[in-house]
Amino acid sequence: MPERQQRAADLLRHAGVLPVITVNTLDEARALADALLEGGLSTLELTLRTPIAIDALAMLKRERPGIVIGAGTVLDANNIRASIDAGADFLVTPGTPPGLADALAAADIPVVPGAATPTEFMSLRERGFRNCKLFPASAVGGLAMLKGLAGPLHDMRFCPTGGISEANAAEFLSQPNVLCIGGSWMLDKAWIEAGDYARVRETAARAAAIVREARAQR
Ligand SMILES: O=C[C@H](O)COP(=O)(O)O
Ligand SMILES: CC(=O)C(=O)O
Repeated sequence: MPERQQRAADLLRHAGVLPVITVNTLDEARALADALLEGGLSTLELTLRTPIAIDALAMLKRERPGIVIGAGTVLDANNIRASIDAGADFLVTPGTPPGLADALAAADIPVVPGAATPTEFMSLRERGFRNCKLFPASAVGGLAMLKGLAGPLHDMRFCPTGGISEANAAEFLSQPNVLCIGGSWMLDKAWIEAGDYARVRETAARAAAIVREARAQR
Protein backbone atom coordinates (compact mmCIF):
# COMPACT_ATOMS: atom_id res chain seq x y z
CA MET A 1 0.00 0.00 0.00
CA PRO A 2 2.62 2.69 0.87
CA GLU A 3 4.30 2.43 -2.54
CA ARG A 4 0.94 2.67 -4.32
CA GLN A 5 0.05 5.60 -2.07
CA GLN A 6 3.26 7.33 -3.09
CA ARG A 7 2.50 6.70 -6.76
CA ALA A 8 -1.00 8.14 -6.32
CA ALA A 9 0.40 11.22 -4.57
CA ASP A 10 3.09 11.67 -7.23
CA LEU A 11 0.70 11.49 -10.15
CA LEU A 12 -1.81 13.87 -8.56
CA ARG A 13 0.90 16.37 -7.63
CA HIS A 14 2.39 16.13 -11.11
CA ALA A 15 -1.04 16.68 -12.70
CA GLY A 16 -2.09 19.68 -10.60
CA VAL A 17 -5.40 19.74 -12.45
CA LEU A 18 -7.38 16.61 -13.23
CA PRO A 19 -9.91 17.22 -16.02
CA VAL A 20 -12.96 15.00 -15.50
CA ILE A 21 -14.16 13.86 -18.90
CA THR A 22 -17.28 11.95 -19.91
CA VAL A 23 -17.42 10.76 -23.50
CA ASN A 24 -20.15 9.51 -25.82
CA THR A 25 -18.07 8.38 -28.80
CA LEU A 26 -14.50 7.33 -29.50
CA ASP A 27 -14.04 10.33 -31.79
CA GLU A 28 -15.13 12.64 -29.00
CA ALA A 29 -12.71 10.92 -26.61
CA ARG A 30 -9.82 11.42 -29.06
CA ALA A 31 -10.70 15.04 -29.74
CA LEU A 32 -11.08 15.94 -26.05
CA ALA A 33 -7.92 14.13 -24.98
CA ASP A 34 -5.97 15.85 -27.75
CA ALA A 35 -7.37 19.28 -26.88
CA LEU A 36 -6.47 18.79 -23.20
CA LEU A 37 -3.00 17.54 -24.10
CA GLU A 38 -2.39 20.46 -26.47
CA GLY A 39 -3.50 22.77 -23.67
CA GLY A 40 -0.89 21.21 -21.38
CA LEU A 41 -2.99 18.78 -19.33
CA SER A 42 -1.61 15.27 -19.82
CA THR A 43 -3.38 13.51 -16.96
CA LEU A 44 -7.13 13.03 -17.03
CA GLU A 45 -9.99 11.21 -15.32
CA LEU A 46 -12.30 9.44 -17.74
CA THR A 47 -15.60 8.65 -16.05
CA LEU A 48 -17.29 5.28 -16.46
CA ARG A 49 -20.65 6.98 -16.88
CA THR A 50 -21.28 6.12 -20.53
CA PRO A 51 -21.46 2.78 -22.32
CA ILE A 52 -18.41 3.64 -24.45
CA ALA A 53 -16.18 4.61 -21.50
CA ILE A 54 -14.15 1.40 -21.15
CA ASP A 55 -13.60 1.16 -24.93
CA ALA A 56 -12.56 4.83 -24.95
CA LEU A 57 -10.10 4.21 -22.13
CA ALA A 58 -8.55 1.24 -23.94
CA MET A 59 -8.41 3.17 -27.22
CA LEU A 60 -6.72 6.20 -25.65
CA LYS A 61 -4.15 4.06 -23.84
CA ARG A 62 -3.35 2.39 -27.17
CA GLU A 63 -3.37 5.48 -29.38
CA ARG A 64 -2.20 8.18 -26.92
CA PRO A 65 0.31 6.38 -24.67
CA GLY A 66 1.65 9.70 -23.36
CA ILE A 67 -1.60 10.51 -21.57
CA VAL A 68 -2.00 9.33 -17.97
CA ILE A 69 -5.59 8.17 -17.57
CA GLY A 70 -7.53 7.49 -14.42
CA ALA A 71 -10.85 5.69 -14.57
CA GLY A 72 -13.43 7.78 -12.72
CA THR A 73 -16.87 6.97 -11.32
CA VAL A 74 -15.51 3.59 -10.22
CA LEU A 75 -18.42 2.21 -8.20
CA ASP A 76 -17.70 -1.50 -7.72
CA ALA A 77 -15.31 -4.40 -8.21
CA ASN A 78 -16.48 -4.94 -11.81
CA ASN A 79 -15.54 -1.35 -12.64
CA ILE A 80 -12.11 -1.89 -11.03
CA ARG A 81 -11.46 -5.03 -13.08
CA ALA A 82 -12.67 -3.53 -16.37
CA SER A 83 -10.62 -0.35 -15.85
CA ILE A 84 -7.42 -2.24 -15.10
CA ASP A 85 -7.99 -4.56 -18.07
CA ALA A 86 -8.46 -1.49 -20.30
CA GLY A 87 -5.11 -0.09 -19.14
CA ALA A 88 -6.13 2.55 -16.59
CA ASP A 89 -3.17 4.18 -14.82
CA PHE A 90 -5.17 4.87 -11.67
CA LEU A 91 -8.70 4.70 -10.26
CA VAL A 92 -10.93 7.42 -8.79
CA THR A 93 -14.19 6.96 -6.90
CA PRO A 94 -16.85 9.55 -6.09
CA GLY A 95 -17.48 7.91 -2.70
CA THR A 96 -16.09 4.80 -1.05
CA PRO A 97 -18.32 2.43 0.91
CA PRO A 98 -16.48 -0.30 2.88
CA GLY A 99 -16.79 -3.03 0.22
CA LEU A 100 -15.36 -0.76 -2.45
CA ALA A 101 -12.57 0.37 -0.10
CA ASP A 102 -11.59 -3.29 0.40
CA ALA A 103 -11.60 -3.91 -3.35
CA LEU A 104 -9.49 -0.79 -3.95
CA ALA A 105 -7.03 -1.82 -1.24
CA ALA A 106 -6.60 -5.17 -3.03
CA ALA A 107 -6.14 -3.64 -6.50
CA ASP A 108 -2.54 -3.33 -7.65
CA ILE A 109 -2.85 0.19 -9.04
CA PRO A 110 -2.78 3.72 -7.55
CA VAL A 111 -6.21 4.74 -6.30
CA VAL A 112 -7.82 8.00 -5.23
CA PRO A 113 -10.85 7.09 -3.14
CA GLY A 114 -13.52 9.74 -2.78
CA ALA A 115 -15.26 10.84 0.40
CA ALA A 116 -17.04 13.86 1.82
CA THR A 117 -16.85 13.77 5.63
CA PRO A 118 -14.16 13.48 8.34
CA THR A 119 -15.49 10.08 9.42
CA GLU A 120 -15.33 8.74 5.87
CA PHE A 121 -11.78 10.02 5.44
CA MET A 122 -10.84 8.42 8.77
CA SER A 123 -12.26 5.08 7.59
CA LEU A 124 -10.12 5.36 4.47
CA ARG A 125 -7.12 6.31 6.59
CA GLU A 126 -7.63 3.16 8.70
CA ARG A 127 -7.24 1.14 5.50
CA GLY A 128 -4.01 2.97 4.69
CA PHE A 129 -5.27 5.52 2.19
CA ARG A 130 -3.71 8.95 2.53
CA ASN A 131 -4.50 10.62 -0.82
CA CYS A 132 -8.22 11.04 -1.36
CA LYS A 133 -10.73 12.92 -3.41
CA LEU A 134 -13.02 15.40 -1.64
CA PHE A 135 -16.33 15.13 -3.50
CA PRO A 136 -18.52 17.05 -4.09
CA ALA A 137 -16.03 19.63 -2.81
CA SER A 138 -17.95 22.89 -3.05
CA ALA A 139 -21.21 21.37 -1.84
CA VAL A 140 -19.58 20.07 1.36
CA GLY A 141 -17.75 23.26 2.27
CA GLY A 142 -14.97 23.66 -0.28
CA LEU A 143 -12.02 25.62 1.06
CA ALA A 144 -13.44 25.82 4.59
CA MET A 145 -13.78 22.03 4.65
CA LEU A 146 -10.19 21.54 3.43
CA LYS A 147 -8.88 23.95 6.07
CA GLY A 148 -10.93 22.13 8.70
CA LEU A 149 -9.54 18.72 7.67
CA ALA A 150 -5.94 19.98 7.66
CA GLY A 151 -5.58 19.98 11.47
CA PRO A 152 -6.93 16.61 12.61
CA LEU A 153 -6.13 14.75 9.38
CA HIS A 154 -2.75 16.41 8.93
CA ASP A 155 -1.19 13.45 7.13
CA MET A 156 -3.91 13.26 4.46
CA ARG A 157 -3.88 15.01 1.09
CA PHE A 158 -6.84 15.80 -1.14
CA CYS A 159 -8.02 16.26 -4.69
CA PRO A 160 -11.13 18.43 -4.28
CA THR A 161 -13.57 17.97 -7.15
CA GLY A 162 -17.04 19.34 -7.78
CA GLY A 163 -17.79 23.02 -8.24
CA ILE A 164 -14.24 24.12 -9.01
CA SER A 165 -13.85 26.68 -11.79
CA GLU A 166 -11.26 28.93 -13.36
CA ALA A 167 -12.32 31.60 -10.84
CA ASN A 168 -11.56 29.62 -7.67
CA ALA A 169 -8.94 27.09 -8.90
CA ALA A 170 -5.95 29.08 -7.63
CA GLU A 171 -7.41 29.41 -4.15
CA PHE A 172 -7.96 25.64 -3.90
CA LEU A 173 -4.45 24.95 -5.17
CA SER A 174 -2.95 27.25 -2.57
CA GLN A 175 -4.17 25.00 0.28
CA PRO A 176 -1.20 23.00 1.63
CA ASN A 177 -3.25 19.79 1.86
CA VAL A 178 -4.37 19.97 -1.79
CA LEU A 179 -2.31 17.91 -4.22
CA CYS A 180 -4.49 18.48 -7.23
CA ILE A 181 -7.90 19.86 -8.16
CA GLY A 182 -10.42 18.04 -10.34
CA GLY A 183 -13.15 19.41 -12.52
CA SER A 184 -14.95 19.67 -15.79
CA TRP A 185 -14.94 23.45 -16.26
CA MET A 186 -12.62 23.12 -19.29
CA LEU A 187 -15.06 20.63 -20.85
CA ASP A 188 -18.22 22.71 -21.16
CA LYS A 189 -21.00 20.62 -22.70
CA ALA A 190 -22.05 23.38 -25.09
CA TRP A 191 -18.53 23.73 -26.53
CA ILE A 192 -18.30 19.96 -27.02
CA GLU A 193 -21.70 19.76 -28.69
CA ALA A 194 -20.63 22.57 -31.01
CA GLY A 195 -17.32 20.81 -31.76
CA ASP A 196 -15.47 23.83 -30.35
CA TYR A 197 -12.39 21.94 -29.18
CA ALA A 198 -10.26 25.07 -29.51
CA ARG A 199 -12.16 26.47 -26.54
CA VAL A 200 -11.41 23.31 -24.57
CA ARG A 201 -7.72 23.66 -25.48
CA GLU A 202 -7.60 27.34 -24.48
CA THR A 203 -9.36 26.73 -21.16
CA ALA A 204 -7.07 23.79 -20.47
CA ALA A 205 -4.05 26.01 -21.19
CA ARG A 206 -5.30 28.59 -18.70
CA ALA A 207 -5.81 25.82 -16.12
CA ALA A 208 -2.24 24.63 -16.68
CA ALA A 209 -1.03 28.22 -16.23
CA ILE A 210 -2.96 28.52 -12.94
CA VAL A 211 -1.16 25.40 -11.68
CA ARG A 212 2.25 26.79 -12.67
CA GLU A 213 1.52 30.07 -10.92
CA ALA A 214 0.21 28.38 -7.78
CA ARG A 215 3.35 26.23 -7.60
CA ALA A 216 5.61 29.25 -8.05
CA GLN A 217 3.91 30.97 -5.11
CA ARG A 218 4.10 28.07 -2.67
O1 LIG B 1 -19.48 15.01 -11.71
C1 LIG B 1 -18.80 15.99 -11.74
C2 LIG B 1 -17.35 15.93 -11.87
O2 LIG B 1 -16.86 15.08 -10.93
C3 LIG B 1 -16.66 17.23 -11.76
O3 LIG B 1 -17.40 18.21 -11.11
P1 LIG B 1 -17.65 19.60 -11.82
O4 LIG B 1 -18.42 19.30 -13.07
O5 LIG B 1 -18.41 20.41 -10.82
O6 LIG B 1 -16.31 20.20 -12.11
C1 LIG C 1 -17.21 12.48 -9.14
C2 LIG C 1 -16.22 11.94 -10.00
O1 LIG C 1 -15.42 12.67 -10.50
C3 LIG C 1 -16.32 10.55 -10.28
O2 LIG C 1 -17.37 10.20 -10.77
O3 LIG C 1 -15.40 9.77 -10.00
